[in-house]
Amino acid sequence: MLADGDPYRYQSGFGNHFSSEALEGALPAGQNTPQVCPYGLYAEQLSGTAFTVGRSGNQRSWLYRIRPSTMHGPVEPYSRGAHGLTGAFDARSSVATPAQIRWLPFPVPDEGSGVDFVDGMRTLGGAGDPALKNGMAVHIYAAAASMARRALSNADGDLLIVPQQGRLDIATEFGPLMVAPNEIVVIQRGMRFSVGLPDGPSRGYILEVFDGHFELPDLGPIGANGLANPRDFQTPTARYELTTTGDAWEIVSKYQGELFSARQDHSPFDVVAWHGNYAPFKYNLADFAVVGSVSFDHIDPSIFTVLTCKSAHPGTAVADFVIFPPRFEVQMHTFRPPYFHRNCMSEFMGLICGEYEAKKGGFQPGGASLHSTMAPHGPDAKTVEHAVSRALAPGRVADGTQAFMFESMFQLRLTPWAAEHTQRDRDYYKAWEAIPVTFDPARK
Ligand SMILES: O=C(O)Cc1cc(O)ccc1O
Ligand SMILES: [Fe+2]
Repeated sequence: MLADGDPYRYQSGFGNHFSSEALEGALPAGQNTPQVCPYGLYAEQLSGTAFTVGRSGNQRSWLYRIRPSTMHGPVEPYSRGAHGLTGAFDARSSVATPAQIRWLPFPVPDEGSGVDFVDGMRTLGGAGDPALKNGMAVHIYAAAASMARRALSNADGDLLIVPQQGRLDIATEFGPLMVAPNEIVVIQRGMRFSVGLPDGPSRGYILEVFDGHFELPDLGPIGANGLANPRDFQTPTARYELTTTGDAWEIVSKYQGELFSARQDHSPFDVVAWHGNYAPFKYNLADFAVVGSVSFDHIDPSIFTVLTCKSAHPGTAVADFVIFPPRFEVQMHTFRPPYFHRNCMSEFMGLICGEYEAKKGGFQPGGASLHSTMAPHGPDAKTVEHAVSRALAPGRVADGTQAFMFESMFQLRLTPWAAEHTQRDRDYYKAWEAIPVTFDPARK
């Protein structure tokens, strides 16, 4: 039985202390753990940080639910056997390569294949080890079926999901979210969620951080506004399913990169009310207020940071989520495309739609590239040719396009699946082969 009301009502704001009731009065007044909760609900805390983390960084929510989340059968190995996920990135699980890497679009399974979000997730690469809360991973998902009475809970890290094809209709313990391509959703550690695919075959990218949480970047001299504005983030409102018929549900847990299954006879989405600041959220990339150079020179892409997961090193991210949105470009006497670059950080890129400003062909929606630490990269030969010969009138760049980058302080290793994938573009190095030598000591 579903509670009444519009399923997709959101609360606005980033990092707020939210509260939401699907039944009026379901949140206890004045305390978190009354002897008996309103409506006979059970109180359960979900901690996103250690109890003792300072107030400014502490994250937790209180969930008031029909049954505690403890009520499930034995935890067993994953019921469907093999899966495509990797936890710790070491020499046994993954390969190291300093080469520039590119993949053509990852194939999407056919309608009728039955592959859901869990079975369609594949790890491309990463660094570190979730057991040590140190590192990150990049996954793609390619799926065709909705998760049917299955929920996933990830103990390893927070997931930032970037749909590229098809909407995601996500049930969570905090309420439902509908997430379309050009939007992103963050589902933090420990939250049970189930992904429906209303548009059939679907594909996208996932950034997982093994420690910390995503936050808005500081704005420094930009001031109090701009880039991703806090009010544009949307967190769901409570909605519950009361199971009366003894449904068969499977709770899939990702723990240290392994999957496990537990059965239960009721929906995990039985939270009638919740309050707190540890909750999933979505964000529309079209809401990003782009800032850039209005005089000359190419500004570093950190100016396009949507969210960052900070490390202990000031200014150095476990991972930044950066976008390359449509905008005006007006710089004079400037080589306008992304510059040639070797970076102490690793740059994983994907394309949601359109054509990325540094590549004319080869980098396609649903494909990806990886320039890990110090891998030389930059505009391809055709982009260079155009950039040095064009008239520099003010104009638009990237209309109809959305590329993004997961930029990380870690050196990424590739899973064998990613390294040996048939979609790996073995000729990627040729993107720069035809750049002409124009050096002439007699010309200035
Ligand atoms: O295309 C890339 O690799 C990302 C990138 C974009 C940019 O505008 C400047 C530097 C950079 O690495
Ligand atoms: Fe770069």
